[in-house]
Amino acid sequence: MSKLFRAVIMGPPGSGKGTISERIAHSFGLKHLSSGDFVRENIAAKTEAGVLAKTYIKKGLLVPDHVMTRLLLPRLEEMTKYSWLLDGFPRTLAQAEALNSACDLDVAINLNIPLETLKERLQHRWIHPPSGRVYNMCFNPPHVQGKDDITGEPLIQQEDDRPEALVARLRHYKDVAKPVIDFYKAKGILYTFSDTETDRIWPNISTLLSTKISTIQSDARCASTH
Ligand SMILES: Nc1ncnc2c1ncn2[C@@H]1O[C@H](COP(=O)(O)OP(=O)(O)OP(=O)(O)O)[C@@H](O)[C@H]1O
Ligand SMILES: Nc1nc2c(ncn2[C@H]2C[C@H](O)[C@@H](COP(=O)(O)OP(=O)(O)O)O2)c(=O)[nH]1
Repeated sequence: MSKLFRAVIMGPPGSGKGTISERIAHSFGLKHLSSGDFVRENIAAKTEAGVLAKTYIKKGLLVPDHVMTRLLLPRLEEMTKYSWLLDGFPRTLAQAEALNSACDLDVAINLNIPLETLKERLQHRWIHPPSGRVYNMCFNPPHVQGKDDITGEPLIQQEDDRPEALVARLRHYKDVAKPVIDFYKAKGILYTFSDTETDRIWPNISTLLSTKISTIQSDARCASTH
């Protein structure tokens, strides 16, 4: 049985986490776990964590660490038999330490994208809230403008994707992300990718994961033959 592969992907709003996570899940057969999707599911199900989370999201704030960790860690326990990529968690050092006590990670992917690029992308980002599917009028437009490709339901633009909201979000992101980046750098598993185009970053991420995943599988084969 080959060893499982676990990774997280981090980056500021609009950096391409969701876009790249879908490509990784498709190319490497990893489960794409999105903290945003888990939050939306809990809000829709009106769970205690969901009701609490909604009050923070409405103010454009991050959900408090203890709520987010309580919401997320049980979902990871359902995934003990799968290789996965976690998108959108951890976002703080407390979350990274909570995750570290629950499982070992093989890779932490960090997207370093210029502010102007983020602003440009988010101005054209449209989402289908029930599914979390993401579109961009310049990069991956829907077949029918304003409509989700799968359900035909209306797409919306997120309030806090507006340029004036973005600067504050990015400043907050930088403050809370740096300790997480340093945490994974100290563990020797941080890989940072800087560019303005996902299509240029993707081959480098794909090469890294191909190398890492085949190394893990060959180590597991060696271990099983000894
Ligand atoms: N790890 C987390 N810690 C705290 N809050 C979170 C976390 N993940 C998601 N959330 C909350 O859920 C909301 C929705 O998450 P989601 O990742 O879909 O949106 P987002 O943060 O706007 O993502 P993006 O980086 O694509 O802009 C976030 O705005 C945040 O309030
Ligand atoms: N123009 C352009 N747009 C891109 C590129 N990569 C992703 N996008 C789009 C998709 C989204 O509408 C938006 C942000 O991407 P995302 O995957 O939602 O980012 P994230 O917020 O999950 O980190 O930008 C890209 O390389 N070029």
